[in-house]
Formats: sequence, structure tokens, C-alpha cells
Amino acid sequence: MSTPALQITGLHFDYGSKTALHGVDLEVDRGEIVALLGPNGSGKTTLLQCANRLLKARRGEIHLLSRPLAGLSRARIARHIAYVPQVADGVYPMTVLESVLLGLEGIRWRYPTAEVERAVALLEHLDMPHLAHALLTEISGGERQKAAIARALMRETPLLLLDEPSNHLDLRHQRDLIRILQRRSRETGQGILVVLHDINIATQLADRIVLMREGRILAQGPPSEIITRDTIQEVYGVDAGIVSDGATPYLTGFY
Ligand SMILES: Nc1ncnc2c1ncn2[C@@H]1O[C@H](COP(=O)(O)OP(=O)(O)OP(=O)(O)O)[C@@H](O)[C@H]1O
Repeated sequence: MSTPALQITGLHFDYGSKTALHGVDLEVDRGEIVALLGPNGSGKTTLLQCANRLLKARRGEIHLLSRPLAGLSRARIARHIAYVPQVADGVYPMTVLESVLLGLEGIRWRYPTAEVERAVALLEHLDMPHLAHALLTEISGGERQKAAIARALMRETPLLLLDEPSNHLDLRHQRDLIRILQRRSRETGQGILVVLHDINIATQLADRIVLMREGRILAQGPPSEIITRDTIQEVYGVDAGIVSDGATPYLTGFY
């Protein structure tokens, strides 16, 4: 068995008197894509931020490649985890290409040609090479979201955390995102934990789906086992239509 990229056991987190996570256990293997789904306020972002130690858990353990996260320096965590937060930042008047290069370790005056070529290739894969020299402050929300994803992909960290990365993306770019993440995890062994609201993106993208509600994990497993009328009813309180093409379930509507 290979070392998991991320291992969380018995995680509790409180915002003041409000408990957001009630003893969560979760593992992400190297080369595995895990989608975290659940209603608004169920604790998904809190879990991602604990995994990145932006938030410190009250109780429980988190291991990054088998090392306790609590004992790692901020710099070491940054070397091992790439993170795309829910709200893409866009306030800095730098170009898209400059912002993608910032994903590399440390700020430099000059970047090696090979790194610039890699950044441009990522922008090509995300269908935005024409925006390489556009200012982040002068592009659309979806384009900023893609720039943030490209920045996170600049380094091949063992773990990638993404918070609702498909939010502002149109259909074709959602498809491209699925392809890029699947290729990345397959080719580099990167473990990917991604928060999503779109169930059909989750079932097409992920190896495993984790369903959360009210700070607890209700179910986890392959999409075909987890996305059923019963679990959707239990987690979201919605009666959903589901079809399957044999391997992948799809939500066809809700009532
Ligand atoms: N800074 C904060 N202070 C106090 N409570 C917070 C804070 N951030 C989140 N919460 C609460 O913690 C719970 C979990 O929030 P969290 O953002 O993790 O949910 P989420 O599943 O990511 O939601 P969404 O799908 O809406 O993004 C919610 O009840 C929320 O109101």
C-alpha cells in the first residue's frame, strides 16, 4: 500500500461556540480524485482549510504523506499542498502569466524559459493562451478562476485542494477541467480533494465521492454506489432522477 497523500482522523473544528466538523475521517490516496459534496454550510470548506492548516482543528489528526501536519512549517506545507480557494482573487493588477508563475516556489525576477513555457502550456490547456498578457483585473470571473487553477497546477505537489473550481466555468471549460485534473492525477500521482456542488461533474471526475451533512460524513465510495436517489434524498432532502450509463450515474432532474 502506498502512503496516502492526506489522512484525516477524528477531526473536530469549532467557530467559537459553533461546531462545524464533528469527528471527520477522510483519506486521499496518491493519484486519487476525491469529490466532497454536501449542502451549503455542511463543512466542506472548513475541512479543506483544516487540511491546509489555514484553520487549526480542536481535536483530531491530519497527516500529509504520513507526517503530522501540526509539526510541519508553513513553507513545507506550501511545498506539498496546492490550494485553490472558493473565491478567486483578482484584485492585483498583474498579468495572467505573471500570476500563474507565482504558483512556483518563491518570487523571482526572471523565470527560466522552461517554466514560462510550462505556464503557457497550462494556459493553452485551459483555453486561454490569448489572455496570457491580460491583467487579472480586466478579465472575467471564469477566466480568473482558470488562472487560479493554472497557478495551482504549476507545481506537482503531492496534494491539490480545490474549492468549487467549476463554479464560473461554462460547459466546455468544465469538461476541460475534468480532463486536466484526471490527467494530472494519473500522470503525476497527485492526490486531489475537490469541493463541488455539481453532482454530474463529480460523478464524471472523481474516483470517490464523499457526502457531507452538518459537519459529518454520511457516505463515501465510488460514484456508482454513492449517487443514488436515497442518498440524495438523505443529504439534500430532494427527490432526484438518476440515470446511469453503466459506470457513471447522472442526475437528470429534481422534484
Ligand atoms: N468564519 C466563520 N465564522 C463562524 N462560522 C463559520 C465561519 N465560516 C463558516 N462558518 C459556519 O461553519 C459551517 C460550515 O461552513 P463551511 O463554509 O465549511 O460550509 P460549506 O459546506 O463549505 O458551505 P458552502 O457549500 O456554502 O460553501 C456553517 O454552518 C457556517 O455557517
